[in-house]
Formats: sequence, C-alpha cells, structure tokens
Amino acid sequence: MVGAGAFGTALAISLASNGQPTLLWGRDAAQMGAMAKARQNAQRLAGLRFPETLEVTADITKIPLKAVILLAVPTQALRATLIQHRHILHSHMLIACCKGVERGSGLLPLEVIADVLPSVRSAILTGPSFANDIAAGLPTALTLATKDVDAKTLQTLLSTPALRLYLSDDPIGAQLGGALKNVVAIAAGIAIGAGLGDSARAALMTRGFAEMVRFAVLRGAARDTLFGLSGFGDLVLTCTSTQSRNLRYGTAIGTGQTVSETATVEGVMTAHAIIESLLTNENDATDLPITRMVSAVLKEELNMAQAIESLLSRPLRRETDLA
Ligand SMILES: NC(=O)C1=CN([C@@H]2O[C@H](COP(=O)(O)OP(=O)(O)OC[C@H]3O[C@@H](n4cnc5c(N)ncnc54)[C@H](O)[C@@H]3O)[C@@H](O)[C@H]2O)C=CC1
Ligand SMILES: O=C(CO)COP(=O)(O)O
Repeated sequence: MVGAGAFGTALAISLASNGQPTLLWGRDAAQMGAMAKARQNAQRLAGLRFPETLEVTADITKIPLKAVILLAVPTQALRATLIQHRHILHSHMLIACCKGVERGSGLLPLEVIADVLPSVRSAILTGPSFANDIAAGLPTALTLATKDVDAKTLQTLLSTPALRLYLSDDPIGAQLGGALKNVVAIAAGIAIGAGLGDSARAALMTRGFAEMVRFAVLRGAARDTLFGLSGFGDLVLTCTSTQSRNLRYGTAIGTGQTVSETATVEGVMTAHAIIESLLTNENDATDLPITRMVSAVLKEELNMAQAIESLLSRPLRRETDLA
C-alpha cells in the first residue's frame, strides 16, 4: 500500500485482516515509526488496531517483487509519487484508489499513471466507502475497473468477506463517477450550510447526477457505469453522510466559515480542474452548471447569493433534456 492516510490505512487493515501479508508505506518516517509502535493510525483512524500481518514502513524498497500496489494518495499528489518512485513502481500492477481529476492536465488517475509509466498495468478501485467503515470491517461494496486480462484474479485477491469488489471494464466511467460526486457533495453541503433545506439538497443531487452522466458520457464512459456503485452509489453516500469531508467542507462554506481542512477534500481541485480544462478548449460547450458554481464559489468569483441565483435563474426545461 502506497499512502498511509485514512484510506490507505483502512484498505491495508482490511487486506491484512483477511490474511494477506500487507505492507503499508508512508513517506513520513516519524509518523510511520509512531504507527508501527502504537499499531494504529492515531491521526486518521484512532482506535482501529493493526492486525499482526500488517507491516508498516517508510522504506519503499521493502515492497516485494511482483506485489500488487495500491496507490492511496490524493489525486493531486499522484504524479509526484509516481515520478519519485518510478524505479520501484514501474514493474508492478498499480491500483489507483484516489478519486479526482488532476489540475492542469485534466487527466484521471489512470491517465496520469499511463502518462508517467506508459507500460505499467493498472486498475481503479472506487465506490461508496468510508475509511472508518472499511477499517472496522463493516460491509462495503466497491468497483474494480480495469481493462487488464487478470481482472478476475485481482478481484479475488482484493475482496474480503466484508469488502465485496464488483468488476467493471469501464475505468473512465468508474473514475469520473468517483471524481464528480465529490463536487456535487460540496454543492449539497453548501445548500445545507446556507439553510436551503433537504429538498434543495435532493434537487442538487439529482441534477448533479444528470451533470455527472452528461460529462462522463462525453468523455467516453458507458452510461450504465454511472448508475452503479462508482457513480450513483458513491454520490448518495457522499451527499448524505456527515462522515464525508466533501459534504462537511461544503457545509462550512455554506455557513460562511473559513475552512482550514488538513485532510484531503478532493472535490475542490476536481471542480477547478474540470472547469479550467473546459476553458482551455473553446469548442467545449459542456453544460456543467453545478460544477461551475462550486468552482466559482470556492475561487470567490461568486458570493453565496449570486451562486444560488445563478442556479435558480437558469431557463426552465424538460427534466430529460440534456440529461
Ligand atoms: N478517506 C476515505 O474515506 C476515502 C478516501 N478515498 C480516496 O483516497 C485518496 C486518499 O484520501 P485519504 O487517505 O482519505 O486522505 P488523507 O488526507 O487521510 O491521506 C492522504 C495521504 O497521502 C499522503 N501523501 C500526500 N502526498 C504524498 C506524496 N507526494 N507522496 C506520498 N504520500 C503522500 C499524505 O501524507 C497522507 O498520508 C483520495 O483520493 C480520496 O478521495 C476513497 C474512498 C474513501
Ligand atoms: O470517497 C468517499 C466515500 O466513498 C469519501 O468521501 P469524502 O472524501 O468526502 O470523505
């Protein structure tokens, strides 16, 4: 496991609890030393103890030959991680566990991997799951999306009695679902924080889902993928649970608080990355009102009243138009 934050630690606990010898690597030697000693990640998953089969290290050369490597770093840190450790990572199967779009390039995690390590085999692991739930062994279902011929072997390797992996051969759709739902969750949080009510949240979730489907299909996703765990499933979880950092972040913005979030809130950079990539392509007239609103509010180009007005003043149309 590369990346020892909440999600990397949770997946490592889950795999090790299922009897897989698992190595959890993090870049901060002092932090990894403390985790090894306490047998828990006190910063991110306090109280959830490591099984004996989980080894903790800050030495990346300890990764054994032929290991399957899960990459659980934030999307914006993925390229730097791959570049820094390419001599180790280039010969392994890489499973990206991050959800987002890279700012500057507009690329999805597997596209970043292909850009840095063109010949490497890869897959995306995504879907509705909170790190705490996985680490606690609660039932969870995720999507493992890949074009790789060994997909079934990977599915078996990474599934546990509590963590069920469903296969998909549509990595684009699976990645876009996971990336875009975070942006919609920020919008839903803004609505809740601004006191617009649960009906407004339901409207944003539904129109946000239509926006996700529209954008993903234009980028080559299969429409059905968006209706599965990695799209609709994760949208529901992230927009309705206060465990979600994206929802909490949006809620804080909606109440007018300044947010100093130390944990990863992927929807922020993803909203900017998508809108900026549309701006650089003048011919792209993709209709993304919610993503535009989120990006503009976070950049303080719109205040809350203007943002709400921008959504409410859009022309009335049939529900299924452009959906
Ligand atoms: N926390 C959760 O419940 C879930 C998280 N995810 C995804 O997992 C990814 C990681 O999120 P979390 O683990 O929650 O975030 P986190 O903020 O808890 O941890 C991120 C980790 O990445 C490390 N990191 C950052 N830059 C790095 C670099 N250049 N090299 C090596 N390590 C680096 C940090 O030190 C930190 O340990 C995100 O894309 C998130 O959307 C997916 C599903 C659930
Ligand atoms: O991706 C997640 C749930 O599937 C975690 O959501 P947050 O990043 O908003 O906490």
